[in-house]
Amino acid sequence: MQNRAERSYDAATGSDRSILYGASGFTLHNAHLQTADRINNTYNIHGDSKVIEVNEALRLLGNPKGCAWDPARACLDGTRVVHIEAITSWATSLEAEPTTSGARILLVPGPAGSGKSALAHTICKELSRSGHLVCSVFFDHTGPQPTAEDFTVVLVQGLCTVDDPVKKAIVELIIKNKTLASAPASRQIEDLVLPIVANLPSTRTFVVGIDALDEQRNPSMLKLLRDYVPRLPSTFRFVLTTRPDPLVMQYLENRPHIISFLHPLVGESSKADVKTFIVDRLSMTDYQTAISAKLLKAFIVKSEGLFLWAETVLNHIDNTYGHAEELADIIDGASSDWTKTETAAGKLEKLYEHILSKLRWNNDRFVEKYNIVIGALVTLQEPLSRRGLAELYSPDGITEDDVHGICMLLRTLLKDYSKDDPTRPIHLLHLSVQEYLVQRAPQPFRIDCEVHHKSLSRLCLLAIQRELTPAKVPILGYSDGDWVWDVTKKNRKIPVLLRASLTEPLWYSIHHVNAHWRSLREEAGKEHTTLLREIIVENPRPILEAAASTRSKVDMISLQHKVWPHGPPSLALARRMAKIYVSLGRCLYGANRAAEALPLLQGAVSQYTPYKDDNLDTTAELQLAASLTWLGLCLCYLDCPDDALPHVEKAVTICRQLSLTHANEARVALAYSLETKGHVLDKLKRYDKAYDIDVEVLDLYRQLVVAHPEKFQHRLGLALRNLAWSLDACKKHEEAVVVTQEEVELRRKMMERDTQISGAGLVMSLESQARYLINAKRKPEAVECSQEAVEIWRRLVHDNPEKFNSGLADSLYNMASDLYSCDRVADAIPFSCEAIKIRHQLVANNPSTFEPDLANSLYNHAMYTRMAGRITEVVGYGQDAVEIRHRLVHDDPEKFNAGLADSLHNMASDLDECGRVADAIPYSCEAIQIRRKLVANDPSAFEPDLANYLNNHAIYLEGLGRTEEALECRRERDDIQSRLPAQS
Ligand SMILES: Nc1ncnc2c1ncn2[C@@H]1O[C@H](COP(=O)(O)OP(=O)(O)OP(=O)(O)O)[C@@H](O)[C@H]1O
Repeated sequence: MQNRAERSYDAATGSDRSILYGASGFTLHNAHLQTADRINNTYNIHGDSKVIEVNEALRLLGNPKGCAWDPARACLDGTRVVHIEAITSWATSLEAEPTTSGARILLVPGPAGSGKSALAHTICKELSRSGHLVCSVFFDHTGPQPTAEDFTVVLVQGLCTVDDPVKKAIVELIIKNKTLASAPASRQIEDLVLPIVANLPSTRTFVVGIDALDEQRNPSMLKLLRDYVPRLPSTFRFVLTTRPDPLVMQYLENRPHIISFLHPLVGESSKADVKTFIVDRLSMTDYQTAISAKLLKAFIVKSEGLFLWAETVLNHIDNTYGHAEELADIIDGASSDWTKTETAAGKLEKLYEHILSKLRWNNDRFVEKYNIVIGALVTLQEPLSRRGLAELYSPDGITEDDVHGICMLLRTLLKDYSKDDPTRPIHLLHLSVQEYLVQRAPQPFRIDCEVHHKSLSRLCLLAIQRELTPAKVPILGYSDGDWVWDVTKKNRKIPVLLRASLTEPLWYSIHHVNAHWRSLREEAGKEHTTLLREIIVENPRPILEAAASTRSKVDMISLQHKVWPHGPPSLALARRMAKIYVSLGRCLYGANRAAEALPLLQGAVSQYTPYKDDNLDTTAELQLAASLTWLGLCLCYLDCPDDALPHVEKAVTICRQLSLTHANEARVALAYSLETKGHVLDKLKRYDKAYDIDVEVLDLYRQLVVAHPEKFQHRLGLALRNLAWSLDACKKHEEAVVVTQEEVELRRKMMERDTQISGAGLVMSLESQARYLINAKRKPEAVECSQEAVEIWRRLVHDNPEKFNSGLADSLYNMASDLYSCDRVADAIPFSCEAIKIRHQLVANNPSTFEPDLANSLYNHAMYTRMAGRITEVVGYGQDAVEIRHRLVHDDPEKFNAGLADSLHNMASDLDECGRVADAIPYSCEAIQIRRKLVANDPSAFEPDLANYLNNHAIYLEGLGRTEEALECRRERDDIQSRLPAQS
């Protein structure tokens, strides 16, 4: 029996040993082998002639191509893990959904190049191994493309492998009617598949994999999937990957037997998979080390999670000259090799063109809406939802349906477009799509961005005009009022406007109107400039307030220039604008946003330029002086005292002039402009001059306070503080103490009179006093002042920790330092500890602001514990300070290098002290290295310390027996010392 069976096998399968001879495209290699065993039994039952008939019948079915999964095209291990798991468990689960009775399709739509085929090959591979796959078909096959009939043939062939009764039933049907073997697909389902489904076991699922359905242009395949699949039993599972082509989606979406797969294949969630892929590919190259971590990160970000782009870039740089440089150029959009090469950007663009070419370019309505909607999508500065886009375009008659219609047709070139959620932002698939459409696509696909910038700049202005009103945005008007010219009034607070509190088009318009205007090459038309004039010139307050509140940047001045052809504004309008600019400038300055305040204050001053030779009235002159003063102050804050000085001097001149004729009105303005001049001179280190000014200011405020104590006492306090500061800077420390004492007393009285005053003013004057007392060598008194300051801060923190915690930490830090300078190091430690604790909390919320303070605290604390003899604790604090300062130096070496060098130097010394001299060496080396750099820029400031560092380093080296090196260090030290003046 055995021999006979074997002989029969040879005869039946022919020389290629395939059971399903003539069906070589069939996908189930494992199933072939399994079926071969079973065929032995069949032959025993039917005899040789029957076997030949069976094979003849099966041969009639043919040999479709493009139906085999390919392990070389499968996903890289470790990618698409979630997708594979979700799909295979759905496909193999026997659980039937209660809502449908027949077979179901899992529809996995994904945009172009997102890795659908890779996923399809992987799924088929996995399910073939587990014995669930019946057949597969890949419509993107490079040879002759499979047809619907090819699909039904492989389905029938696959069913033949399930078991012998099924095969027998199928064969009998073919033998009975041979035309069925080449019948249309629907008939094959009807007459070959459906009749045998009752014979199929119900203990497993039968999975069919279909990929690239969108490449199948004949609707007969779509009809099969739509109309015949539900008639198959529920054990059938179809996994279908496709681009969301309009035709495919029209047939399949929203059918009860079709389930949409929810995991996206591009975008944020795919970046990790693309990263794995990139890293794997680079690991096989000999240039991998040339790709820095930063470049790799930029590459991954730029991929936007799109496999095809990443793969095309990798292929391109593999074959280029200067791999890393070319990659950097591609990322920066600066590689002409990339854009001009057929196999690089050209490959992607061919695909985009192929997709676009399938759309309805003869239909004028489509072309018109394509231009508007896709034109908008490629020109927008940030994505909008279809609802937002329709609202923005409502003046041009565009509806949500228009946007939706076009997006549905172009879904393949969008990133995860949501059919159901009109509020989800619409993203183009990838930047390469935008670049193609704007720069290289042929007509009629090409988009002219200039046209769309023009539309969008107009539409943004219309949205602002329509929606930026006090009725719709109630916070508007917060900067309004005459407070702006009154220096004794506090700057108004800027209320925060969150994105959710504005409509999408309004938010967008406030943020991006500028960019659209900037992108216009030609001059805008009359409609545009009229709108711009109304919003930017005639009433700029709402847009400026909204910009400040949403933290967006509106470049008013350059926008104004766009309407200058109408000539400069009248004096009345100029004054109105200047007032608005100064009010917003002050608000921004008060919110520590001086960089944003600056252009407004410059704009305010320049409003008066056309009228500089006219005789302005007193009020206008005073307002100009105030504008100049604020501008000077702002420049001074931004570390540009040289630029500030001329403005402030101009203000002082105007005020002095006016005070001759209008003493009362001009005195306050004069005091304020002089006060600002004092700040500027201090910043310029011209302390003597600043002192003279501060004396004059104090005198003016003393006069002013007589008539209006309530109004001017705070400014009088500030005048005292400024004067004390200048005195201290002029090394007149005792005098500084006296002046600051007057301020302290004034502040105490103010608090007695008005219990609403918080004590924040007093605490600052106490802290200044403590500093001047230290400088005057009156250290114990300084400690008393600091002590009082700490107590006041504690009270303030009790009421409002968020606001005052950082002040308390500073005060504790100073207190510790004062105690240390009084040789009370043990008393200093608890204060220092408390400061560190608070600063750690502050750093957790806002590292960039508070890390430098924390590093200072840790650095000092290490010093205190060292002085207290607690040497084992020291290293930990020192180490923390070094770590933070390393981070700070990374971002701003100029500012933090000296501090890092000190920290490293102390760390080395502490390690040496702990008997860890070998550990000290690298710290000491790094400290010396940084010092050398600092010395190169400023030898006189840094050479003494370098000599000191070298001295210590020599001691460490000697401790390790490295005498030669120690000698070398000492030689360099001596060399430096011989150059230094005697006292150093
Ligand atoms: N998970 C993955 N692991 C490794 N390579 C992948 C993966 N996914 C995609 N690729 C590679 O990225 C490229 C694009 O993938 P694929 O052809 O599968 O995309 P697609 O969505 O089917 O494209 P199209 O829309 O053109 O049909 C292919 O060369 C593929 O090998």
